[in-house]
Amino acid sequence: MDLSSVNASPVLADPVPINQTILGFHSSVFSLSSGTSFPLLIPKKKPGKLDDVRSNGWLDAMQSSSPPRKKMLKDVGVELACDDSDLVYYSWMLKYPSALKLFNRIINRANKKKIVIFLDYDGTLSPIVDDPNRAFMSIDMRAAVKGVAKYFPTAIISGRSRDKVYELVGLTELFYAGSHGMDIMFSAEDTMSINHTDYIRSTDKQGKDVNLFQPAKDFIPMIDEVYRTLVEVTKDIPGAFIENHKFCTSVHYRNVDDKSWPLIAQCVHDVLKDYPRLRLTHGRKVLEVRPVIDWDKGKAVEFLLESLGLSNSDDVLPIYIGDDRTDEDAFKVLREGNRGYGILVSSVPKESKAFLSLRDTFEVKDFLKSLVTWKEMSDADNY
Ligand SMILES: O=P(O)(O)OC[C@H]1O[C@H](O[C@H]2O[C@H](CO)[C@@H](O)[C@H](O)[C@H]2O)[C@H](O)[C@@H](O)[C@@H]1O
Repeated sequence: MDLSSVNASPVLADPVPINQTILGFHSSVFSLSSGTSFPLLIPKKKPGKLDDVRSNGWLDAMQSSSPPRKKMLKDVGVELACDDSDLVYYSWMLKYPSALKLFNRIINRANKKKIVIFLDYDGTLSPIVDDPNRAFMSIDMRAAVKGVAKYFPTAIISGRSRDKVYELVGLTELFYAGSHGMDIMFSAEDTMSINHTDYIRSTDKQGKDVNLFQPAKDFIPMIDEVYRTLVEVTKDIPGAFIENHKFCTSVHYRNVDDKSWPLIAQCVHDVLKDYPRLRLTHGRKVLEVRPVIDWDKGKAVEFLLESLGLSNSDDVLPIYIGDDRTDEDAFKVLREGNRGYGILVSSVPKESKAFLSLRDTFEVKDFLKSLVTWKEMSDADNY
């Protein structure tokens, strides 16, 4: 990785002069509520007419974030009988073979290389559930992750806040990147002395010296303001749930009646209209609001490899496992750099930049356990 690109600020040009806005909102559109230490700014405007979100493709993207099976099949151009879903899945696997089936090929390629593991959280380590606060990993999965971390550098890269994903995983031996890689923490002793100006020295919950990399730290007040505005404008939509991840915020519509999807999309659209420095990405029944900066999970993978002195592609085999659209940025980095393996977790056929696939979190756990067994056996052979 070219370190000059790491040192350069990932913040893209600001298209709107800052003096025209209050933290991104035009000053003319607010009423200030009293009684809070940080004024809650609520747009006076009425919600739009739902035309915006139809014409800008948000609604299509929301529907395809969990598409009906027939639509899935059409997307990948499979012409088999639509009710024969297994057959269709196996045809899709010709393009994205199972990482379990190709396990021997993976470890042959790993021969003498240092394996580095990158893991997404939701849908990869924990199954997708209705309540984001109850997305727990199984005891077996935690043991499998702990096992790989014993032998290989292992990082979790999640859309959730770093604190939240640490709370859910609960393992101290990992590296954590929260907010889609916009909040990276690792211990000071693990960091190579690279010429990076943006580290913040801090201490973790155990009082250990750590380095933090937070390329979107200037956006914290803006994200907090947008989070509170989104809570306010969606409060009458049953099932809507907003999460604040510090550097980005999520608008969940999994539990919202699909008749109200246009309404929730329009509410988010109306808020974001006044924040040109924020953008929207789509996840699994979630709208993700994040800063317009040139940073994503792919950049976080490159940054972690570089910071840990593991960017030499001849000696290192990165493996990234993830299930969501935001993981595609990481798959792309590995594919384009002809490095390691991107592994997509999916039980339905979908296009991806990954090379391999696993069907669900159970297969992820089996794959991680296989890596541990292989490592222990090869260490025993070399003893
Ligand atoms: O990058 P990730 O770790 O995969 O985080 C992406 C989003 O994950 C969570 O939402 C998803 O999982 C929830 C629990 O299973 C599910 O209810 C929701 O529909 C999914 O989108 C998390 O709550 C989001 O904030 C993350 O952006």
